[in-house]
Amino acid sequence: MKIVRDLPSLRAARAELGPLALVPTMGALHAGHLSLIAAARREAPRVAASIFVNPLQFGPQEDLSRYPRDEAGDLAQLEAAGCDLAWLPSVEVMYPPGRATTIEVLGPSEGWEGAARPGHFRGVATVCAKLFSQTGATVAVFGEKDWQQYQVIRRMVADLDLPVRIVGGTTVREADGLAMSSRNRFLDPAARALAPRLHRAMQAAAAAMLAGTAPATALAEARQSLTAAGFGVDYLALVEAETLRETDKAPGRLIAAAKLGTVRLLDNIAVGAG
Ligand SMILES: Nc1ncnc2c1ncn2[C@@H]1O[C@H](COP(=O)(O)OP(=O)(O)OP(=O)(O)O)[C@@H](O)[C@H]1O
Ligand SMILES: CC(C)(CO)[C@@H](O)C(=O)[O-]
Ligand code: BAL
Repeated sequence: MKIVRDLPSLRAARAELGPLALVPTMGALHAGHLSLIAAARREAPRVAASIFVNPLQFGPQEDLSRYPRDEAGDLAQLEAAGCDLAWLPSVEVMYPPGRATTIEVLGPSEGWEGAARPGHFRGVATVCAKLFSQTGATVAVFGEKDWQQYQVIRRMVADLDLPVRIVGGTTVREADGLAMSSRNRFLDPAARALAPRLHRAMQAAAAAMLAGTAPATALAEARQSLTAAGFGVDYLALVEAETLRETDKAPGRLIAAAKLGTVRLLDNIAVGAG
Protein backbone atom coordinates (compact mmCIF):
# COMPACT_ATOMS: atom_id res chain seq x y z
CA MET A 1 0.00 0.00 0.00
CA LYS A 2 1.31 3.43 -0.96
CA ILE A 3 1.05 6.11 1.71
CA VAL A 4 1.03 9.68 0.40
CA ARG A 5 0.79 12.98 2.23
CA ASP A 6 1.25 15.67 -0.44
CA LEU A 7 -0.37 16.43 -3.79
CA PRO A 8 2.63 15.74 -6.08
CA SER A 9 3.04 12.25 -4.53
CA LEU A 10 -0.71 11.65 -4.83
CA ARG A 11 -0.65 12.61 -8.53
CA ALA A 12 2.29 10.27 -9.18
CA ALA A 13 0.56 7.39 -7.35
CA ARG A 14 -2.68 8.00 -9.21
CA ALA A 15 -0.92 7.92 -12.59
CA GLU A 16 0.75 4.64 -11.67
CA LEU A 17 -2.31 2.91 -10.19
CA GLY A 18 -5.00 3.76 -12.75
CA PRO A 19 -8.76 3.89 -12.02
CA LEU A 20 -9.49 4.19 -8.30
CA ALA A 21 -12.45 3.69 -5.99
CA LEU A 22 -12.17 6.06 -3.03
CA VAL A 23 -13.35 5.56 0.56
CA PRO A 24 -13.25 8.91 2.38
CA THR A 25 -12.83 8.57 6.17
CA MET A 26 -11.81 10.49 9.24
CA GLY A 27 -9.81 7.53 10.55
CA ALA A 28 -10.21 5.59 13.83
CA LEU A 29 -11.25 2.77 11.55
CA HIS A 30 -13.66 -0.01 12.49
CA ALA A 31 -15.44 -2.86 10.69
CA GLY A 32 -17.90 -0.39 9.13
CA HIS A 33 -15.08 1.37 7.29
CA LEU A 34 -13.52 -1.95 6.27
CA SER A 35 -16.82 -3.05 4.73
CA LEU A 36 -16.63 0.09 2.55
CA ILE A 37 -13.10 -0.89 1.47
CA ALA A 38 -14.46 -4.33 0.53
CA ALA A 39 -17.32 -2.68 -1.41
CA ALA A 40 -14.82 -0.38 -3.15
CA ARG A 41 -12.74 -3.38 -4.23
CA ARG A 42 -15.80 -4.69 -6.06
CA GLU A 43 -16.18 -1.37 -7.91
CA ALA A 44 -12.72 -0.62 -9.32
CA PRO A 45 -9.37 -2.35 -9.89
CA ARG A 46 -7.63 -0.21 -7.24
CA VAL A 47 -8.81 1.21 -3.93
CA ALA A 48 -7.79 4.38 -2.15
CA ALA A 49 -8.80 5.48 1.34
CA SER A 50 -8.39 8.98 2.69
CA ILE A 51 -7.91 9.73 6.34
CA PHE A 52 -8.52 13.39 7.14
CA VAL A 53 -10.22 14.84 10.19
CA ASN A 54 -11.79 17.79 8.42
CA PRO A 55 -11.88 20.91 10.62
CA LEU A 56 -14.29 22.59 8.21
CA GLN A 57 -17.17 20.27 9.18
CA PHE A 58 -16.84 20.78 12.95
CA GLY A 59 -18.53 23.69 14.72
CA PRO A 60 -16.61 25.69 17.35
CA GLN A 61 -18.32 23.85 20.23
CA GLU A 62 -17.86 20.39 18.68
CA ASP A 63 -15.42 17.57 19.38
CA LEU A 64 -12.67 18.24 16.77
CA SER A 65 -9.89 18.23 19.37
CA ARG A 66 -11.01 14.98 20.95
CA TYR A 67 -11.91 13.18 17.72
CA PRO A 68 -10.19 9.75 18.00
CA ARG A 69 -6.96 9.36 16.00
CA ASP A 70 -4.91 6.20 15.45
CA GLU A 71 -2.86 6.56 12.29
CA ALA A 72 -0.66 3.49 12.80
CA GLY A 73 -3.63 1.24 13.61
CA ASP A 74 -5.60 2.65 10.66
CA LEU A 75 -2.79 2.05 8.18
CA ALA A 76 -2.36 -1.55 9.38
CA GLN A 77 -6.10 -2.17 8.93
CA LEU A 78 -6.15 -0.60 5.46
CA GLU A 79 -3.18 -2.67 4.35
CA ALA A 80 -4.79 -5.87 5.66
CA ALA A 81 -8.06 -4.98 3.89
CA GLY A 82 -6.27 -4.76 0.53
CA CYS A 83 -6.26 -1.00 0.13
CA ASP A 84 -3.77 0.17 -2.54
CA LEU A 85 -3.37 3.83 -1.59
CA ALA A 86 -3.72 5.79 1.64
CA TRP A 87 -4.15 9.55 1.22
CA LEU A 88 -3.26 11.38 4.43
CA PRO A 89 -3.18 15.13 3.80
CA SER A 90 -2.40 17.52 6.64
CA VAL A 91 -4.72 20.48 7.26
CA GLU A 92 -2.11 22.71 5.55
CA VAL A 93 -2.07 20.51 2.45
CA MET A 94 -5.88 20.38 2.28
CA TYR A 95 -6.47 24.05 3.09
CA PRO A 96 -3.51 26.23 2.11
CA PRO A 97 -3.72 29.90 3.14
CA GLY A 98 -5.94 32.07 0.97
CA ARG A 99 -8.67 29.50 0.51
CA ALA A 100 -11.89 31.23 -0.55
CA THR A 101 -14.17 28.54 -1.99
CA THR A 102 -16.76 26.39 -0.26
CA ILE A 103 -19.53 24.23 -1.65
CA GLU A 104 -23.03 24.59 -0.34
CA VAL A 105 -25.63 21.96 -1.16
CA LEU A 106 -29.14 23.08 -0.24
CA GLY A 107 -32.09 20.63 -0.37
CA PRO A 108 -31.08 17.43 1.44
CA SER A 109 -28.60 19.23 3.72
CA GLU A 110 -31.34 21.35 5.28
CA GLY A 111 -32.73 20.08 8.57
CA TRP A 112 -31.67 17.18 10.81
CA GLU A 113 -27.84 17.08 10.98
CA GLY A 114 -27.74 20.30 8.97
CA ALA A 115 -29.86 22.05 11.59
CA ALA A 116 -28.06 20.47 14.56
CA ARG A 117 -24.62 21.27 13.12
CA PRO A 118 -24.76 24.56 11.17
CA GLY A 119 -22.10 24.61 8.46
CA HIS A 120 -21.40 20.88 8.84
CA PHE A 121 -22.52 19.84 5.36
CA ARG A 122 -20.75 22.82 3.79
CA GLY A 123 -17.55 21.40 5.27
CA VAL A 124 -18.37 17.84 4.20
CA ALA A 125 -19.30 18.84 0.62
CA THR A 126 -16.22 21.03 0.24
CA VAL A 127 -13.78 18.39 1.44
CA CYS A 128 -15.44 15.62 -0.58
CA ALA A 129 -15.32 17.69 -3.77
CA LYS A 130 -11.63 18.27 -3.09
CA LEU A 131 -11.00 14.58 -2.35
CA PHE A 132 -12.72 13.58 -5.61
CA SER A 133 -10.68 16.09 -7.57
CA GLN A 134 -7.38 15.25 -5.83
CA THR A 135 -7.68 11.48 -6.27
CA GLY A 136 -9.51 11.47 -9.61
CA ALA A 137 -11.52 8.54 -8.26
CA THR A 138 -14.11 7.14 -10.67
CA VAL A 139 -16.16 5.72 -7.78
CA ALA A 140 -16.55 6.82 -4.14
CA VAL A 141 -18.14 4.71 -1.42
CA PHE A 142 -20.09 6.24 1.47
CA GLY A 143 -21.71 4.52 4.45
CA GLU A 144 -25.48 4.52 4.68
CA LYS A 145 -24.99 5.03 8.41
CA ASP A 146 -24.62 8.74 7.65
CA TRP A 147 -27.70 8.71 5.43
CA GLN A 148 -28.11 12.47 5.10
CA GLN A 149 -24.42 12.88 4.22
CA TYR A 150 -24.75 10.17 1.56
CA GLN A 151 -27.70 11.99 -0.03
CA VAL A 152 -25.97 15.38 0.17
CA ILE A 153 -22.96 13.96 -1.68
CA ARG A 154 -25.17 12.32 -4.31
CA ARG A 155 -26.95 15.64 -4.85
CA MET A 156 -23.66 17.55 -5.14
CA VAL A 157 -22.23 15.07 -7.67
CA ALA A 158 -25.40 15.21 -9.77
CA ASP A 159 -25.67 19.01 -9.61
CA LEU A 160 -22.01 19.64 -10.47
CA ASP A 161 -21.71 16.82 -13.04
CA LEU A 162 -18.71 15.48 -11.15
CA PRO A 163 -17.20 12.46 -12.93
CA VAL A 164 -17.51 10.13 -9.96
CA ARG A 165 -20.12 7.47 -9.23
CA ILE A 166 -21.38 7.39 -5.63
CA VAL A 167 -22.03 3.99 -4.09
CA GLY A 168 -23.64 3.35 -0.69
CA GLY A 169 -22.48 0.69 1.79
CA THR A 170 -24.94 -0.87 4.23
CA THR A 171 -24.57 -0.05 7.92
CA VAL A 172 -22.40 -2.49 9.86
CA ARG A 173 -23.73 -3.15 13.38
CA GLU A 174 -22.48 -4.67 16.59
CA ALA A 175 -24.09 -8.02 17.48
CA ASP A 176 -26.68 -6.18 19.61
CA GLY A 177 -27.70 -3.87 16.76
CA LEU A 178 -25.77 -0.72 17.65
CA ALA A 179 -24.48 0.94 14.47
CA MET A 180 -20.68 0.99 14.56
CA SER A 181 -19.20 4.46 14.91
CA SER A 182 -15.80 5.83 15.89
CA ARG A 183 -17.48 7.78 18.65
CA ASN A 184 -18.98 4.66 20.31
CA ARG A 185 -15.71 4.29 22.24
CA PHE A 186 -16.77 7.30 24.32
CA LEU A 187 -19.85 5.48 25.67
CA ASP A 188 -19.36 4.47 29.30
CA PRO A 189 -20.45 0.92 30.20
CA ALA A 190 -23.95 1.98 31.30
CA ALA A 191 -24.50 4.04 28.15
CA ARG A 192 -23.06 1.24 25.97
CA ALA A 193 -25.60 -1.15 27.48
CA LEU A 194 -28.47 1.24 26.67
CA ALA A 195 -27.26 2.25 23.21
CA PRO A 196 -28.79 -0.66 21.19
CA ARG A 197 -32.24 0.45 22.33
CA LEU A 198 -32.09 3.18 19.72
CA HIS A 199 -32.02 0.70 16.86
CA ARG A 200 -34.61 -1.51 18.57
CA ALA A 201 -37.00 1.40 19.04
CA MET A 202 -36.54 2.35 15.40
CA GLN A 203 -37.23 -1.18 14.23
CA ALA A 204 -40.37 -1.32 16.39
CA ALA A 205 -41.58 2.02 15.00
CA ALA A 206 -40.91 0.88 11.42
CA ALA A 207 -42.76 -2.39 11.98
CA ALA A 208 -45.71 -0.51 13.50
CA MET A 209 -45.86 1.87 10.53
CA LEU A 210 -45.78 -1.00 8.06
CA ALA A 211 -48.58 -2.66 10.03
CA GLY A 212 -50.74 0.44 9.59
CA THR A 213 -50.01 2.62 12.65
CA ALA A 214 -49.84 6.31 11.68
CA PRO A 215 -46.18 7.41 11.55
CA ALA A 216 -46.82 10.27 14.00
CA THR A 217 -48.16 7.78 16.57
CA ALA A 218 -45.38 5.22 16.06
CA LEU A 219 -42.72 7.94 16.27
CA ALA A 220 -44.22 9.51 19.40
CA GLU A 221 -44.19 6.10 21.12
CA ALA A 222 -40.57 5.47 20.13
CA ARG A 223 -39.53 8.95 21.30
CA GLN A 224 -41.27 8.43 24.61
CA SER A 225 -39.67 5.03 25.26
CA LEU A 226 -36.22 6.36 24.37
CA THR A 227 -36.61 9.43 26.57
CA ALA A 228 -37.78 7.23 29.47
CA ALA A 229 -34.67 5.04 28.98
CA GLY A 230 -32.39 8.10 29.31
CA PHE A 231 -31.81 9.20 25.70
CA GLY A 232 -31.91 12.86 24.73
CA VAL A 233 -33.70 12.48 21.40
CA ASP A 234 -32.57 15.17 19.01
CA TYR A 235 -34.76 13.97 16.14
CA LEU A 236 -36.59 10.82 15.09
CA ALA A 237 -38.39 11.27 11.80
CA LEU A 238 -39.72 9.54 8.71
CA VAL A 239 -38.32 11.28 5.64
CA GLU A 240 -38.23 10.82 1.88
CA ALA A 241 -35.05 8.82 1.28
CA GLU A 242 -33.44 11.19 -1.25
CA THR A 243 -34.71 14.65 -0.36
CA LEU A 244 -34.75 14.15 3.43
CA ARG A 245 -38.11 15.96 3.46
CA GLU A 246 -40.37 14.81 6.28
CA THR A 247 -43.18 12.55 5.11
CA ASP A 248 -46.25 11.10 6.80
CA LYS A 249 -46.33 7.86 4.85
CA ALA A 250 -44.03 4.95 4.09
CA PRO A 251 -41.97 4.11 2.12
CA GLY A 252 -39.30 6.35 3.57
CA ARG A 253 -36.20 6.45 5.68
CA LEU A 254 -36.47 6.53 9.44
CA ILE A 255 -33.61 8.74 10.66
CA ALA A 256 -32.56 9.44 14.24
CA ALA A 257 -30.03 11.28 16.35
CA ALA A 258 -30.04 10.78 20.10
CA LYS A 259 -27.64 11.58 22.89
CA LEU A 260 -26.51 9.32 25.69
CA GLY A 261 -24.53 11.56 28.02
CA THR A 262 -22.15 13.44 25.76
CA VAL A 263 -22.20 10.89 22.92
CA ARG A 264 -24.51 11.58 20.00
CA LEU A 265 -25.67 8.43 18.21
CA LEU A 266 -26.93 8.45 14.62
CA ASP A 267 -28.92 5.70 12.97
CA ASN A 268 -31.35 5.16 10.10
CA ILE A 269 -33.29 2.31 8.56
CA ALA A 270 -35.50 1.81 5.54
CA VAL A 271 -39.26 1.72 6.11
CA GLY A 272 -40.70 -0.24 3.21
CA ALA A 273 -38.63 0.40 0.10
CA GLY A 274 -37.23 3.73 1.46
N1 LIG B 1 -21.25 1.31 10.92
C1 LIG B 1 -20.94 1.72 9.69
N2 LIG B 1 -21.28 0.98 8.62
C2 LIG B 1 -20.98 1.38 7.35
N3 LIG B 1 -20.34 2.54 7.07
C3 LIG B 1 -19.98 3.32 8.11
C4 LIG B 1 -20.26 2.95 9.46
N4 LIG B 1 -19.78 3.93 10.28
C5 LIG B 1 -19.25 4.86 9.47
N5 LIG B 1 -19.36 4.51 8.17
C6 LIG B 1 -18.94 5.29 7.00
O1 LIG B 1 -17.56 5.44 6.98
C7 LIG B 1 -17.23 6.67 6.32
C8 LIG B 1 -16.30 7.44 7.18
O2 LIG B 1 -16.99 7.79 8.38
P1 LIG B 1 -16.29 8.32 9.69
O3 LIG B 1 -14.81 8.23 9.51
O4 LIG B 1 -16.89 9.61 10.08
O5 LIG B 1 -16.67 7.19 10.73
P2 LIG B 1 -17.76 7.15 11.83
O6 LIG B 1 -17.60 5.89 12.56
O7 LIG B 1 -19.08 7.49 11.19
O8 LIG B 1 -17.34 8.29 12.78
P3 LIG B 1 -18.27 9.21 13.61
O9 LIG B 1 -18.04 8.80 14.99
O10 LIG B 1 -17.75 10.54 13.19
O11 LIG B 1 -19.70 9.02 13.19
C9 LIG B 1 -18.57 7.38 6.07
O12 LIG B 1 -18.96 7.15 4.72
C10 LIG B 1 -19.48 6.70 7.05
O13 LIG B 1 -20.83 6.75 6.67
C1 LIG C 1 -17.11 11.90 4.37
C2 LIG C 1 -16.15 12.45 5.41
C3 LIG C 1 -14.85 11.63 5.40
C4 LIG C 1 -15.78 13.88 4.99
O1 LIG C 1 -14.89 14.46 5.91
C5 LIG C 1 -16.76 12.46 6.82
O2 LIG C 1 -17.85 13.30 6.89
C6 LIG C 1 -17.10 11.08 7.32
O3 LIG C 1 -16.16 10.46 7.82
O4 LIG C 1 -18.25 10.63 7.22
N1 BAL D 1 -19.48 10.65 10.06
C1 BAL D 1 -19.75 12.08 10.03
C2 BAL D 1 -18.57 12.86 10.34
C3 BAL D 1 -18.77 13.83 11.46
O1 BAL D 1 -19.42 13.47 12.45
O2 BAL D 1 -18.30 14.95 11.38
